[in-house]
Amino acid sequence: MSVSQLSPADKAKIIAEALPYIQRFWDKTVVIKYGGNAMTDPVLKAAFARDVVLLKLVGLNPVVVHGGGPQIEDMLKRVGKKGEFVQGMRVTDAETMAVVEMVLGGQVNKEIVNLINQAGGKAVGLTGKDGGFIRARKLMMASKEKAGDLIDIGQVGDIIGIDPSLIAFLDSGDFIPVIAPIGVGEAGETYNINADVVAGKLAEVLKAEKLVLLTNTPGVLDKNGKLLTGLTPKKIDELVADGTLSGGMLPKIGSALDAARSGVKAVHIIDGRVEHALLLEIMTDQGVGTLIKSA
Ligand SMILES: Nc1ncnc2c1ncn2[C@@H]1O[C@H](COP(=O)(O)OP(=O)(O)O)[C@@H](O)[C@H]1O
Ligand SMILES: CC(=O)N[C@@H](CCC(=O)OP(=O)(O)O)C(=O)O
Repeated sequence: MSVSQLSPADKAKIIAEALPYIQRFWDKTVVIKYGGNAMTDPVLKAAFARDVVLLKLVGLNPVVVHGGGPQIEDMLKRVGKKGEFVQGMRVTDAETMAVVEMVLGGQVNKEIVNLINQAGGKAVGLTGKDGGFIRARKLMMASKEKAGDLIDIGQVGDIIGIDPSLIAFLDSGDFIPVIAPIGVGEAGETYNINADVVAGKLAEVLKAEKLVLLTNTPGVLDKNGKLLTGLTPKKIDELVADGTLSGGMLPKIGSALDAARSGVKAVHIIDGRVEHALLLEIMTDQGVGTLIKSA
């Protein structure tokens, strides 16, 4: 049944159901990670932007962090390069960094800003270079094959600190921050940071009530492709060890767990391909996906 087929009384009931959620989340920060894989369909993108505006209008402080892995991949292909990943992180040489900054900080960021503004919000696009608010240093990745070995994956950033004041300033106005996962080093150098890592750290620093990671799967799946609705640290360790979690899910789950352990009350990985997934998760008891528990 579509919404237009509902009786006026049923429509009113659905809207009234949101009241306890609006009361609970009023003036609370919700960090939303919008994954590059979830932002493919124009109808879904417009619905996402409307959801973000609605959350802002009913009194929450939504903060959007976006990815753009597939969009970077498309651009790399056009310049004759192929992306390479180590444990879910893109190997980033200087040429790749230039493409990443252009695609994330320019194309993808401004598209989301524009969509939110079209839906009636006031979005402001930022990278970590703005106000120097995401400080990073070069990440050296621990090898899985040889304990103690470190792998150099180029200009990939490890977050040193996030200054929450710029975001708080935007929140306190009517603005909705839209953040591209790019950090800045001490000497002004540019770092590519996985968007899940930025979202997790930001949720922690902003003392967010919720972190919602929108991706292109129903949530975390087990070996048979069945949805795991709740995950403890012990279960996550098992899933990593037996290879059930791989690729982009590795930094995602690591960041989700770090955020949950650092006091973010609810961390969810949900299916961004479901229309209005964000509203369903935050404003109803129909929350779908995987909840990450801290213990
Ligand atoms: N156990 C798992 N459950 C769900 N997805 C998984 C799992 N292991 C690996 N993945 C992969 O992780 C991907 C999501 O991460 P990623 O590609 O980085 O997307 P996003 O753009 O949302 O960050 C899924 O599309 C899937 O291919
Ligand atoms: C270091 C690293 O891997 N950076 C990511 C940043 C974008 C991202 O995280 O995009 P998704 O959320 O769509 O995967 C990259 O270059 O692809």
